[in-house]
Amino acid sequence: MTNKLYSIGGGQMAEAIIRAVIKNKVFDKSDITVNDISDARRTLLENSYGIATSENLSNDDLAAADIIMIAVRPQDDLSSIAKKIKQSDTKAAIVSIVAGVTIDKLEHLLDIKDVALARIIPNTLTDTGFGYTGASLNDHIEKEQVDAFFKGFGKVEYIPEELIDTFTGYAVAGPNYVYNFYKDLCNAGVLAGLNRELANKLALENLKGAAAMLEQTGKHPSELLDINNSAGGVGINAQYELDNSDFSAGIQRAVMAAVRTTKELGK
Ligand SMILES: NC(=O)C1=CN([C@@H]2O[C@H](COP(=O)(O)OP(=O)(O)OC[C@H]3O[C@@H](n4cnc5c(N)ncnc54)[C@H](OP(=O)(O)O)[C@@H]3O)[C@@H](O)[C@H]2O)C=CC1
Ligand SMILES: O=C(O)[C@@H]1CCC=N1
Repeated sequence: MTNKLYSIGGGQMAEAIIRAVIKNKVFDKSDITVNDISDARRTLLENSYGIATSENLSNDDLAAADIIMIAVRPQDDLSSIAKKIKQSDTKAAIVSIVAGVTIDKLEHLLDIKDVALARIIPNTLTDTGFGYTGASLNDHIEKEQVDAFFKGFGKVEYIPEELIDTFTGYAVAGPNYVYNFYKDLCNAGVLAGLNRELANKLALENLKGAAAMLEQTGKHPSELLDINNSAGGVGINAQYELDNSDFSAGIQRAVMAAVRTTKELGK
């Protein structure tokens, strides 16, 4: 890809995306510029990736960009950013990664006729090649304008916009649920007397192996549990305690809270 990427906001998520697209050769570092109000972030990005940065939104950079990524937080000054994009006469496709903020709101803020716009929610597993980005496109953008960019930092699922908040709370926050499960499982091993290193190693192996079993067999987890839980045995006794706990509802409440928060952040 010989296009130019201009990111407004150079925080954690923008950095993860930029690191991946450079590594996967979707953009050359010389074709990426980041605008960020934080001196510390600009210095870090310049030193770590050899990309250009700017403190102020530059007309020239906006006009030269093929893709402008809006990567600030929902509570940051989106309307000033949108105003400067409008004033720049850019022809770029605009990609917003801002959680919760709708295409309708972005179109309204940008106020550019027939603006090519994608609202995405990137995953946080960009360094691994795993993890889906959820993407919704407005009526004025072609998938080809952004598809290679999105695939440069993982997998992409194009979804109707009404699903994107759910996608955010369930799939993009998804690794957080798994990290929590892993942490608690490791602690259980330590509680039972294993040293930390061994407990962590065994839990990680089981996490990867169980994921591979689900993928390779295509079986429902209940079928795999039936195989593992012998009559009156170890597994079924552990199962009884899990079934008797808040385990399932706790996970489901956490996902619902994440979806709810995504919707509230965008208002
Ligand atoms: N982190 C994640 O896991 C995910 C994040 N997202 C979305 O990505 C977006 C960014 O999140 P994240 O990277 O974590 O946040 P960060 O706080 O790490 O990054 C935001 C950056 O933007 C800078 N900034 C704020 N206002 C402006 C402005 N007007 N012009 C230029 N730069 C500005 C901030 O500077 P300063 O700190 O000085 O204000 C900061 O460096 C959010 O909208 C979030 O919803 C989406 C998916 C996953
Ligand atoms: O919590 C956050 O801000 C990000 C957005 C989606 C998931 N994590």
